[in-house]
Amino acid sequence: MELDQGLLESLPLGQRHRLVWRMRCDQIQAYYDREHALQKQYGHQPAGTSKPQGHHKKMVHFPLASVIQDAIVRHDNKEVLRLLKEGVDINTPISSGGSLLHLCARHDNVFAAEVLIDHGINVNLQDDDLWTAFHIACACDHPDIVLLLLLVGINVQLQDVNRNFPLDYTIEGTETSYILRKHLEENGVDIGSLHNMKNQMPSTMLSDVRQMISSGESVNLRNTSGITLLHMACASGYKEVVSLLLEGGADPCLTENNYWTPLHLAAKYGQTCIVNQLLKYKANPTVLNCNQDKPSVVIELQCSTFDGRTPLSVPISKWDSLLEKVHMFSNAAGALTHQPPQDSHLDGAYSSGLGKLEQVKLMPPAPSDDLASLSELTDRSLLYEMQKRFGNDQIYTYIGHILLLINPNKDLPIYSHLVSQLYLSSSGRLCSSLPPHIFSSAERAYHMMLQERRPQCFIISGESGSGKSEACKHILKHLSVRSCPKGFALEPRMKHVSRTHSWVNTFALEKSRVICTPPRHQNFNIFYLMAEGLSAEEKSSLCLNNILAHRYTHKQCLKTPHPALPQAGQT
Ligand SMILES: Nc1ncnc2c1ncn2[C@@H]1O[C@H](COP(=O)(O)OP(=O)(O)OP(=O)(O)O)[C@@H](O)[C@H]1O
Repeated sequence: MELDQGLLESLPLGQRHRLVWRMRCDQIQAYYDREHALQKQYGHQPAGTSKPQGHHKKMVHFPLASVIQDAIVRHDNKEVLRLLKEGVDINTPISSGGSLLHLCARHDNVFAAEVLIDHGINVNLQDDDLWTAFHIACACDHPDIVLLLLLVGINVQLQDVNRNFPLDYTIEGTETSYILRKHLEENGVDIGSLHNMKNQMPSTMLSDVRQMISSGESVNLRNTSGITLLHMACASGYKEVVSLLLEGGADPCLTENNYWTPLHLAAKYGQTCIVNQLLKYKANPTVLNCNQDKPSVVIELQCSTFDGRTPLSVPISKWDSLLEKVHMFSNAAGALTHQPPQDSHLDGAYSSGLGKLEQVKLMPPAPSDDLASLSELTDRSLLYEMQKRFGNDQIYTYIGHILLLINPNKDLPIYSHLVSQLYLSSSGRLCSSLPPHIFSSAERAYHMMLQERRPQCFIISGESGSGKSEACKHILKHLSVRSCPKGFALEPRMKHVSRTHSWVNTFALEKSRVICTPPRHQNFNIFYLMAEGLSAEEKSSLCLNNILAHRYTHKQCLKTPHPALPQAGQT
């Protein structure tokens, strides 16, 4: 998989990590395939490599601690169980300083969370930003994890680095918020008293600083990390303490050991009033921290909105991850103006239109992406999952290698050139970091064609109006991108694709369908659309004054009106 560097850089950090991770997997796979082919060809180790004695296969070994993290993210719960049996340490820390439970909360892996809790994982462990797994489950709105953690007695009153309680991260009106508020109510926790608790720390610090100043102590003392009281008060948003320190002679330009000034920290944690206070006291806005960022750059990051709301103070380390949860990537547009525009018609796929922004909104991967992996497989559970997914615009779902589509009957921003590029893969295997998509099936067919060296066929089934023709278009659209991933020089190939497209249409518009409609199915959409849309004169000129009275259109006794024509049954 190749991605344009500009495009890559324009994506949020989390998304970037995933893509880079995927590219790395592809590289490893390509390396493995090459080795395999060489071995097959020569029947021995490739030239220049000597086989270590006693070893038959070259294997790349990853630490089990990393493998279990990967298994949790992929919801590969069998693998989680196997690794735990092999003795993986459940207290393995993850990169944020959190635990495997934090990872489960982030990726909504309830099963793994339950298993880890059974194995005795510390449910109240706080990561580098003092977030518990419960903070994460609340911020990501994962009600099942929230419920599980409440049942095992999580401490709901732990505050993170910004003194926020998990409740502060829930969105009012969501199931998570309801569950947590109900729990607090049933346990006699007054939400007002939680807010009072939030204010306790600044008042304690305020009185300590007052005492220091009155006893003549320096307010510029640093700890071993070079952090001053002003750094702490700025990061925490203690406005009154910051004022007192500045009035008491605190130096706003002192840097801690990583060259962060109090101004950087105020910016990082979104403390806008404190930024103003510091600037009045001549804080230097041009100092670079260890990441070579000025405070203004840090504040730009902070000023973006999270899920359309003005954010609470969310540590930057959580920021990308949360943003990613909401939109896998949304503002990639800046770097994408050189890409062909999104369109729903094949014929326009290589029209110019440069400068048009690509709007993309893919849902993050979820456990229900593959119904075959659900623990309970009944009609009821399947329909429930499908309905839930449809409500979230997750119109595609896998059942193993079969792709299910529910026609959304509205345009979704999931078919752009960029999305097609994301689904390009060097192996054709389903990518666990991307949600189910028709592009993924197209990609798989392409690779099967290469592997098996024979034509592949898609069986697209569904009743009239269910979206078969659209699905064909999307498949061809992806194959056209596949033919030239960079999005130019498409024209000659598109001619070929268009020819194929007409063939597909010929097949899909098989004439026998007009007279042999399967029982309880309706005829072609177009008849019903004509019935609704043609003027009286047009109908009369076509001798179709009452289209629905014709045998081909009226013989089906359907209980539900045709989706393309809500009133069809009554006409
Ligand atoms: N993936 C989709 N996204 C948005 N709208 C869709 C999608 N698929 C189908 N539709 C909508 O549903 C309408 C009917 O879809 P389509 O023509 O593909 O159905 P069909 O199964 O081929 O029907 P028929 O068998 O009658 O030809 C389309 O015109 C489009 O408006």
